[in-house]
Amino acid sequence: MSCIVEIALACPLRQTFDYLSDEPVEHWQPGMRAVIPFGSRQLIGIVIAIKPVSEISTDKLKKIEQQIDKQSFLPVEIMQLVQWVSRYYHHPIGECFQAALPKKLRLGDSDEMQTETYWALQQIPVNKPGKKQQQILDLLEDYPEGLSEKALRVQFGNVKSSLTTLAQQNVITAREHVALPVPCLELQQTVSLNNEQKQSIEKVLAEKGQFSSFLLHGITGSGKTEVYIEICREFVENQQQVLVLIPEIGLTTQFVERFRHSLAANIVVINSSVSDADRKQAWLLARSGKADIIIGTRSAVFTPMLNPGLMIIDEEHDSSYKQQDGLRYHARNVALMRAKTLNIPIVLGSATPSLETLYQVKLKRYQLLKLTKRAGGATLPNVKLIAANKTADNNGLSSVLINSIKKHLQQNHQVLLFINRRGFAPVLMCHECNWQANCRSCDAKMVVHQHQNRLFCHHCGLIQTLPKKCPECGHSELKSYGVGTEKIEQALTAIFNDIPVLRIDRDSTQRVNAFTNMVKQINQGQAAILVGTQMLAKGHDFHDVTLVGVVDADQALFSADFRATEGLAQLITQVTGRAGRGKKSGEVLIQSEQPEHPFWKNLLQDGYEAIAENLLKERIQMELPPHGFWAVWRAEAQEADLAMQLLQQVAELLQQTASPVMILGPVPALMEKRAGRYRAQLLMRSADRASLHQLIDQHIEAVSKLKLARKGRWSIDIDPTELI
Ligand SMILES: Nc1ncnc2c1ncn2[C@@H]1O[C@H](COP(=O)(O)OP(=O)(O)OP(=O)(O)O)[C@@H](O)[C@H]1O
Ligand SMILES: [Zn+2]
Repeated sequence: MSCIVEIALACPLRQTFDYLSDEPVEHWQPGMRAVIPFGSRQLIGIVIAIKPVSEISTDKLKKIEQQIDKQSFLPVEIMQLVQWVSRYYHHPIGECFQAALPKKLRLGDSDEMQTETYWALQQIPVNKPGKKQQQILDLLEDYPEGLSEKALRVQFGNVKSSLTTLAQQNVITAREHVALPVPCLELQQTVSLNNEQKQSIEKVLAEKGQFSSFLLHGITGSGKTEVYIEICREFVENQQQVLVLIPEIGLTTQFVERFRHSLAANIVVINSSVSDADRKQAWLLARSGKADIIIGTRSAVFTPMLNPGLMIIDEEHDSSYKQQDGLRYHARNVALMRAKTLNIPIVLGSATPSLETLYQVKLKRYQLLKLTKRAGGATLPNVKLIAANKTADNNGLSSVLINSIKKHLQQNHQVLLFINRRGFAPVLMCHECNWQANCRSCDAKMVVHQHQNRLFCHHCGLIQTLPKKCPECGHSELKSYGVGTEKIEQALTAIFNDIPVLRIDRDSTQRVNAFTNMVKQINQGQAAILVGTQMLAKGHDFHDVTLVGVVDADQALFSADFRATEGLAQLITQVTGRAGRGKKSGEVLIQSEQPEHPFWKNLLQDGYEAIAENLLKERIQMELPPHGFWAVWRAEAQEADLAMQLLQQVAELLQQTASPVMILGPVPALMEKRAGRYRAQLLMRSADRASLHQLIDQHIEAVSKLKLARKGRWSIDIDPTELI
């Protein structure tokens, strides 16, 4: 008996599709994958439901070509989560599944786990084994389940011939076993935790087995990672899995290594540096319950777990948790929703919590855990503001800063200079006619990249060769203004020519392992100068950095984005937190052209918490997020004004319904033209969540049918983190 199967497909239509199947009803389950014809293409879809009848007459339905999974593939919990995400973010269901699955599984790969040969002891050797053989045997004694050849190779190098010999003598035997991550064979001793750390751990563990959300607010270097590790230990011992989310930057290696060296557990990693095959295996290990700890970036929030026990979100304020295109979800929010459904605790950790999270603490929805001291006896660095003058200074470096760098290097310490712009200089100008290098596709300037002898647009990626003379008047004196990491690198290399200068930004870390190798070099602890962007500012634990310099810190103070001050306060606090984390005390110098700006006094005297408190009050007064519930319709089009006209029509549609939701705009985006498209947005604000979603639901279908909607692109962004 055939049946009707409702399927979600990766296509921008906000609907599911019915197909006919020759398989009997009982062979199908929601969450399985199937190959189906769609137009002239073949697609892979996810089964949403099995139905006795379809609204479409049976002779019009197409047949499923192939059932990929014979058993359940996506657990019910993930099915429900993705469906919730689709409803909440008003995003097509098929595309939501796309976001939730690793690439190989999305493309129809089998969901069998990879296996490997594992070796285990069989009997005591009769002949005296060779040295390497003995080492292998000694190690295998500690692993009655066996170890994979890969794990043995990591430890002893080439082991093939030793294994063959031992196997021939029946001393060891081989068996196929699911490929688990290579265990760490040399676990570190645990540190003795301080009282604040202990209390935080106890409070979280007290809520085991039920939903409860925590903010672990610990100043930089206070030992939050250690707290996560000790909490994880308890869950792992109880055979419960932990999902740990981390931001999308080069942090992973250091963070994962600390977990690996502290816990005898199967730890898998899901992020963009992991190969597709390993990602799939990690996902399957998590689904099967064999992975104890899953560490991953944003999309890892969708990883299925057989025995979920806890979720952790490190650096919860980090903007990379929010996807800014396609399915615009916020991994922190999805994780919170998931923890609630699973009825498990969730810990959000940060030295600079987002205003959203602080607001929830204020409303007593999250328990606050505080770490107020640096761990291991380290102290917070001494922070000083120095007045900088662009024209007088040496390539953006004031003499105070240079002298201080000298002093720290002489003591064989490391110096970290933070500048939030990659490239050489942000402006190229003609002295004669005032021509400036602008991007032809964006309302933005081209940035000079001297290493590559090119101009880059950081918004659309446009690349041009660096002109030798002015394209406008032909004059040959083109000058660059402002500073970027390359210029600082150049200036420092000239001054300190015997000291290595490591530039760490997106350009210098493109090659695989480039970043990891630089981190290794830094950890060797020789005198060095590190020049870098945000990549360097967050989360790292470099023990030999004693001076942090912030160059050109002011830009954000004059931004029209209402979140700019919050972002700046977080960034400065994070970057200053990189100094003096080890035994040596630290110092921070911040160069500002606006040292009188009240922001600095507020941040440096009163600290992040005070500034966050003020900002939150301001936001509440001005009715800005996190106060109230927000959504933004965004539109863009090649034709000027089209995006504005489209959103005007959307506004008119929305206004047809009597609703408490406020409609604001449309207005052109702050950078109106980007990548050749003109952009605009329309804001919605509501005192309650339900009215907001209702209004969107009522009209989204009609919006997608607007004529103009087909000419341009549009999207809806729930809980936007970028307004204007
Ligand atoms: N109880 C402790 N005793 C001694 N050392 C500790 C203790 N707890 C943590 N540490 C060490 O202190 C350093 C800082 O800890 P960690 O990196 O966990 O801080 P953090 O709070 O995550 O910092 P950030 O937010 O700045 O990234 C690490 O080198 C860590 O090993
Ligand atoms: Zn551009």
